[in-house]
Amino acid sequence: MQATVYKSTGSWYTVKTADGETFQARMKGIFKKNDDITSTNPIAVGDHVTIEADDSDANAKNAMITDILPRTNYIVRSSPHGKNKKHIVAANLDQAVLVCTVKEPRTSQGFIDRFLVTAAAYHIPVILVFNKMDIYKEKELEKFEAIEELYTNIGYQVLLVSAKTKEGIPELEALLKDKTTLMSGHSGVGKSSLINDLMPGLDIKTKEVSGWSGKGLHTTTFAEMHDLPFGGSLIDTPGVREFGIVDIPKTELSHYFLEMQPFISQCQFNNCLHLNEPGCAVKAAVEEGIIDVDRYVSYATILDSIQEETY
Ligand SMILES: Nc1nc2c(ncn2[C@@H]2O[C@H](COP(=O)(O)OP(=O)(O)OP(=O)(O)O)[C@@H](O)[C@H]2O)c(=O)[nH]1
Ligand SMILES: [Zn+2]
Repeated sequence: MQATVYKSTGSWYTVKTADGETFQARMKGIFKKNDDITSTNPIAVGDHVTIEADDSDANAKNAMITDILPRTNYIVRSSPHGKNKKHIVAANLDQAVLVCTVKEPRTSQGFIDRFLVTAAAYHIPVILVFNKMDIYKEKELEKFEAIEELYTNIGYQVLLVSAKTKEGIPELEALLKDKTTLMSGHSGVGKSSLINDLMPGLDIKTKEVSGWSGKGLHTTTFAEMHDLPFGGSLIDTPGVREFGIVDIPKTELSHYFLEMQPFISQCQFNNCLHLNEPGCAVKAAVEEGIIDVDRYVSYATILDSIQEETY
């Protein structure tokens, strides 16, 4: 029988079949599939698996996971259990939503760009959702025009919403319909509030942003998939603050800044890092204002954080 992993809490997995039947499942022995990466978790939320029902306990709906089907993609972050280990956050995604806020708490452009790079490296389209639009005064709204223009021109979808007033929620629903979407964002940006709007009745706990740090408190601990009432599913990730940039050599980074792509082949050196090399077409595009300078700063910052010795 085939099923999809909805939740993983260590050695137990909540899986659901296409008929909507839910089982608590465990892995049958240790099997190593998908071993192109060293991960601390062999099965992740979103994985498609084959299961065998385990009838030994008549009071429980238990099953054994016997195989994992190949993944179309997955997203990882570095594992807290070791520098070279990775934790698979979710698999088989159609798209990712990054929930951002300009204040309370502030999502930096560096954080957004880092997320976009990681998603691009895993071939996952991203929708940038700016939440808490109700807290801005008329004058502050101008900056959203610039943000919208910047990312829309690159090719990303940008949506301005408010979980509180429900502004933009129907548009968000339309983008999520019939897709498997990973929802991510800093703690406190309102992911739980948005999920409650999208899935009335689920009632995910939200916590007040603590006054002292302005950061939200972590209320979610495990990644979990939810079926959307209008079709599709949403994967909620536990306070994932940052996806590490993994397995991206320095010379490849610019490929994941989508607006740099057309210029890369025009650089004088084919291994150009677009820093101080002569004849760099990317830098020329920045100087001409074709590539946004803040995006270029994000590029240089991320480039600097990639460990040279790894490659
Ligand atoms: N004004 C306003 N406040 C909001 C909005 N959305 C969420 N909040 C508030 O922001 C705080 C954090 O919201 P949560 O939904 O718990 O945030 P979260 O992203 O799920 O946080 P974690 O569970 O820590 O990852 C709560 O006090 C919410 O009431 C919004 O659209 N407008
Ligand atoms: Zn260059």
